[in-house]
Amino acid sequence: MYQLIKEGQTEVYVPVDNDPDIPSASASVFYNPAMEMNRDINVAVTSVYAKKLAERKGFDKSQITYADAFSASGIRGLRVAKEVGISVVLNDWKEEAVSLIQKNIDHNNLQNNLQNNLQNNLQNIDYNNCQNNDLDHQNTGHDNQQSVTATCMGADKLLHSRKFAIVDIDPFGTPAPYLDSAVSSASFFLGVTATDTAPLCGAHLKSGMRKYAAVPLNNEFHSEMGLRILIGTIARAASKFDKGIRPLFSHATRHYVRVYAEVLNGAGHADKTLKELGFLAWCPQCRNSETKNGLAVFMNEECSVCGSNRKISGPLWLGAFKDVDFCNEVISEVESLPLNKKNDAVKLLTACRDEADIPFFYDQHIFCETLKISAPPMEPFLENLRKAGYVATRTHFSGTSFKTNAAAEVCMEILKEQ
Ligand SMILES: C[S@@+](CC[C@H](N)C(=O)[O-])C[C@H]1O[C@@H](n2cnc3c(N)ncnc32)[C@H](O)[C@@H]1O
Ligand SMILES: [Zn+2]
Repeated sequence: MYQLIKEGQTEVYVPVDNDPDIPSASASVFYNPAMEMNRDINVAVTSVYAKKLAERKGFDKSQITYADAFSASGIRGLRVAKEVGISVVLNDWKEEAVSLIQKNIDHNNLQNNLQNNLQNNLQNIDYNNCQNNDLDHQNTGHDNQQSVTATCMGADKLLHSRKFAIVDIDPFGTPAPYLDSAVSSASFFLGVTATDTAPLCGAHLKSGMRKYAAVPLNNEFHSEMGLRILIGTIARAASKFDKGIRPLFSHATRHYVRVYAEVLNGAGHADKTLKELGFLAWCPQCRNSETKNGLAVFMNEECSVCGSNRKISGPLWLGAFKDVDFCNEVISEVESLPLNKKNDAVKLLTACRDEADIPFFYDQHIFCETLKISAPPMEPFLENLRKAGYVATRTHFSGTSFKTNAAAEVCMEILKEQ
């Protein structure tokens, strides 16, 4: 039994067995309405990036290929096909999902004009010749004609077999096992979702260490920790293929983390990207922290401010996780599109754009608890930090968090004077 739902300009059949309150991996075909804003933003991000890429490379938009490697009902990739107009491969390893995807392709009049059979063609691919192709036009985007195709195979098989301009991975839980194939396949751009926030954020420490080969820290800024651990892992995966990454927009929202990054080809870019990785030493007593770039660093365990034992975490991404100009373009795109979650999307994008590129945030309430004072309004407090000569902004992570280059003691002094 299916019901027809509409997101953006795209109608899609989803199973009625999906309980909107309990999105379940065991549903016959997965659909989570709570991810609509994520998909709205994905449409806008992809649209902005595809326009830039088409202009830069002299491509017709239909020549830009997009892999929705974990497609389920197809909603994510179908929205990209219909609302952005680029060529899309929708893949899921579950046959039931692929039948539904096919039904949804037909419903949206996105039938594949080329009548190609990707699965047969895959067997003929010369892997060695694929390796350095900038943009591989296998089976999609011929003759300036948009192509929308459904395939049924493991995501790794699809992504190791061919290159796409844009690769999107949206698996259940952790994306870690698929990062190698995703970055090796992506010629220009990568979108990654992670819903395993407990391992990423240090709540399930050992699982986080196994999945991400990094040590996360579970404290008040665990959401930013998760985001930076994930970007760091993507960067290390990319470097294996002599690729670098440049995050253009990333966010941690409720139960998931999402990263959009440009993929930069070449060992030089990979080396430069690795320089953005490093470690954090954080003092749970006075809440000061220190970061050090590099993959082999020494950090003193003793806090130089209060002498307590610091906690060390990493390797993680210490660089910027968004680009202000790109965020501005995506905000304009979101505003111009008929999207149900437009207001939430603009709010998130704006908060992310305006957040200082400083790892990591402080939580105002924790300082206030220590000082035994009630929390003052955030804006005047940040203004006082700025008047004292520091950078100070809100963050997208939570309403009580802020970013500044001021030491913890300085923040406390200013809070006491409020
Ligand atoms: C979280 S759902 C995808 C949701 C979808 N992108 C959306 O926005 O609605 C994950 C999907 O990936 C499929 N899947 C899980 N592991 C896979 C694998 N290794 N290869 C291909 N598909 C896989 C599942 O069958 C499921 O349909
Ligand atoms: Zn300390």
